[in-house]
Amino acid sequence: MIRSIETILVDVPTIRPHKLSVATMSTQTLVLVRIQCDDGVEGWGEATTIGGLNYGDESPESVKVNIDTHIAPLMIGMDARNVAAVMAKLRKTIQGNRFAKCAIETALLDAQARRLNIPLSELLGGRLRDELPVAWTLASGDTQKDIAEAETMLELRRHRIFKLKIGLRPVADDVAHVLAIKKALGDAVSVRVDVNQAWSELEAVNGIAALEAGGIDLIEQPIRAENKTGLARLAARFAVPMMADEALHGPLDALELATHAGADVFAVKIAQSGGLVPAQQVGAIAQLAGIELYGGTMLEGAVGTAASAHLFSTFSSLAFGTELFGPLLLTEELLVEPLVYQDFMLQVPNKPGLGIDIDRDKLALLRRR
Ligand SMILES: O=C(O)C[C@H]1C=CC(=O)O1
Ligand SMILES: [Mn+2]
Repeated sequence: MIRSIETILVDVPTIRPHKLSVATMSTQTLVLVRIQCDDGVEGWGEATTIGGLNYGDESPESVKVNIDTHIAPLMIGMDARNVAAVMAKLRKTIQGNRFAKCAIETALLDAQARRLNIPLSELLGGRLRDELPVAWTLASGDTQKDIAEAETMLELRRHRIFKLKIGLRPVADDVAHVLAIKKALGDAVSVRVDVNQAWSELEAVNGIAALEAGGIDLIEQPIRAENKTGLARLAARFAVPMMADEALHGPLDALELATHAGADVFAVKIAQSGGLVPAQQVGAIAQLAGIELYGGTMLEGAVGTAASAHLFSTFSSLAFGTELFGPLLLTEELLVEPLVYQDFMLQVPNKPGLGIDIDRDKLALLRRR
């Protein structure tokens, strides 16, 4: 039986300012959900977002209030072992709130997998890989700093895929910034861009032509999410792949994009999708439609990152790797044993449930009061 649901906000400074076209982050607010069951098992989930309401339509505070006030009371007393029944009830009675639903579903699945003594990946059909390639995002806002940072990551053998955040400056300046980094890093590394919807379709045509000519490997959400036909036009026009991110809020968007050849690659995010199960459906739709997959992040901490890793380990193909580096952007470690990043890969935890243990003392110290 589900006994209690607690939503915890944790403000953690980032290792450097992280500049996106929609926000500059110097702190990340982790939104953690803890579900306790009367058989003594507990599960953890995460509903972290980026930049308050700058990125998505749920803020850390709104997630907490909505879970505490409207979602938790529906769940108390339900059978914790029947995750599908709990989620069916929430999906029927609660509109929207994809991040909150993701955190709840993750916590229930974590608890159930612990109960069954299996890694969460095995509850999702089973893993096909034990480690995932991890991109790093260069977003200091300064070309030379970004190059130095990338070189450090290559030396550490931590990342060899780099995603550049652009869209804040004029298109020509952004293109010059990206191509300078690509030139400095050479052909052995993959350089990609994420415009976070900042360009008009015309700006995108010009910008992407130059980026494609300069050897950039992937263009993420260049134009407004609502302009799905525009993204389809760009995908048809250019050889460099177009990836849908903000345009992809779960299985129905995936179906629409797949039906209209709206993207070459999907950035699958568990919170944007509304949970691990709908995110798995997004993956299945992509696979059936011949669309490639990339494992995305909302810059979650270890809980959301581990949950995402379990899901992405089950995808039959993951052609563009992942960007599950969220915990590495934070100045504080919240796990007893950190996630393992080595040889350009994140190791998918293989202990029961999410396979991680929260450092309770650290959490007590850092949580918002
Ligand atoms: O993909 C996004 O738009 C959000 C996020 C992922 C990596 C990063 O630096 O920001
Ligand atoms: Mn993105």
